[in-house]
This record gives sequence, C-alpha cells and structure tokens, in this order.
Amino acid sequence: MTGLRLCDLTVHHHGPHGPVTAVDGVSLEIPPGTTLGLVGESGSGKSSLARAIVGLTPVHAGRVLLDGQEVRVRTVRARRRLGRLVQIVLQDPDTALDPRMTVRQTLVEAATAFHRLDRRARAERVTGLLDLVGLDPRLADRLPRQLSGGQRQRVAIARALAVGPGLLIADEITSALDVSVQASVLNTIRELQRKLGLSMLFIGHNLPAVCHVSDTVAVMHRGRIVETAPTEDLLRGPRHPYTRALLASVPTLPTPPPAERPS
Ligand SMILES: Nc1ncnc2c1ncn2[C@@H]1O[C@H](COP(=O)(O)OP(=O)(O)OP(=O)(O)O)[C@@H](O)[C@H]1O
Repeated sequence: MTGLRLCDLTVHHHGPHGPVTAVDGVSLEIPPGTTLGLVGESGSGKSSLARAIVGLTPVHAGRVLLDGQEVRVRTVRARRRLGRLVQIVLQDPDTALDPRMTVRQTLVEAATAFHRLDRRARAERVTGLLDLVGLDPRLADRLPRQLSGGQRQRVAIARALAVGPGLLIADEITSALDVSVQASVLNTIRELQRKLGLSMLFIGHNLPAVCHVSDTVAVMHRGRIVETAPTEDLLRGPRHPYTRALLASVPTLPTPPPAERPS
C-alpha cells in the first residue's frame, strides 16, 4: 500500500495559442489502502494530473509525494522504481496490450519485471491474476483480438496488478465499455480493493460510477479541485454548484410509458 500526496501541483501544456494550464495548483491526499475518486467533465485536467504523477507529463510546479518521498523520473532507475510503486490503466486497453502477445505472455512479462518466478510460479500467478479480475483462466492463451472489450480491459487491469503496485491509477477505465459491462468492471474493482487493500486514484466523468468505488471524492473543474468530501457526504449534500450540476446531469433510466387503458 502506497500513500500519495500532491502539493500545489501545476501542469502546463503547449497549446496552439500559448501555454494551457491543465492542472492549477491541486493539493490532495490518498491515505494508504484507500480510494480517491477524481471526477470532472472532459477537459477539466484529470488525465493531465494522472500523467504528471507517473512522469508522462512534466510537472510545472508543486510536488508529488509517494509514501512521503518526492517522485523522481529523471533516470531510468528512478522510472523503474516508480513503475514498481505505481501502475496506470487507461481508457483504451488496446494501448496497454501488445496485439501479438497472448494474455499469458502479457501477464508473465509484467509479473517477472521485478520478481524472478519459476515455470510453476508463473503459471500459478497467471491463473491467480485472471481469477482476481474475474476472467476464466482458459482465456490465458488468447490474443487480445480474440477477447471482448470488457475482457481486454480486465487483462489490462491484471497486467497492472501483476507488477504488484502499491497504488493503481485508473483513468476512465470503464468509459469505452458498454453500460452493462461497466457495472461489472466496477464491481471487480471493489473486489480488488477488498482483497488487495490497494490504494487507488479512480478517475472518471460519471459521478455515480466514481462514487461506487471511492472512499472520498474530489471534484475537478477547470484544473482545480472545487470540492472534496467522503463519498456519502458528497452524494447527500454536494456543496459546490458544479458538483450539483454533475449530479443533476446523470442520465436516468427511461420510464416505460403507462399501459394503455382499454376504452
Ligand atoms: N498534450 C496536450 N497538449 C496540449 N493541450 C493539452 C494536452 N493534453 C491536454 N491538454 C489540454 O489540457 C486541458 C486538460 O485536459 P485533460 O485531458 O487533462 O482533461 P481530462 O479531464 O482528462 O479530459 P478527458 O477526459 O477528455 O481526457 C484541456 O484544455 C486539454 O485541451
């Protein structure tokens, strides 16, 4: 379990009309073993924040602390250490999975990145990981294209877990999936939290989905955190108008028309 703290984090991008402040002085904390949900509409800066934590986007100002230590990404060794502590899963599993590698090869590669495993331990690890993410072990010898989108995303999650990270960042991991599949992946995330005691940063734009898996929720708007609260409190009494707008914009299931009365 790894704790994360961001102090006044600022991230800039170079836009066509000059610098764009994607993350504007964000401070937040994820105590070890807990999940922080980060919610906000498209363009609010969520991905920039996530990418800055793992060194994929430069930090303009502020600090990223993992277990109290400043994150370093300058050297190969530092990046390796970071990869061992923090893994990120993105919206599109196809970017994480090599189309030429079977599920087994993908998982073994990740599982042996930092640990030596003999043949038998590798086979057990693959079965264990697939079980953890709710996949049938018989899928181990398939290629990504022989799996559904939801199954591929589960493999991407298993691949991240194979490394044995202390913190998992999930960036819109259910957004590209069918609604019914989304719910089942969210339940898998809850199972993982219960079984592994992982620390997580769970990013999404759908407030109920984010709340389903989060202990605390932070609401991001135009690069800033406008409200942070324990999940229950946020749902019961959102304070910021933007949070209320997010809650109000959640689509409800259409109610079937009333049955026609016989005349
Ligand atoms: N590589 C980049 N170059 C220039 N501008 C960028 C880059 N990445 C993001 N931005 C800009 O930074 C701002 C925040 O984008 P970001 O992708 O972090 O938001 P987001 O909340 O994750 O949105 P989405 O869910 O659509 O990815 C937006 O104005 C976006 O246009």
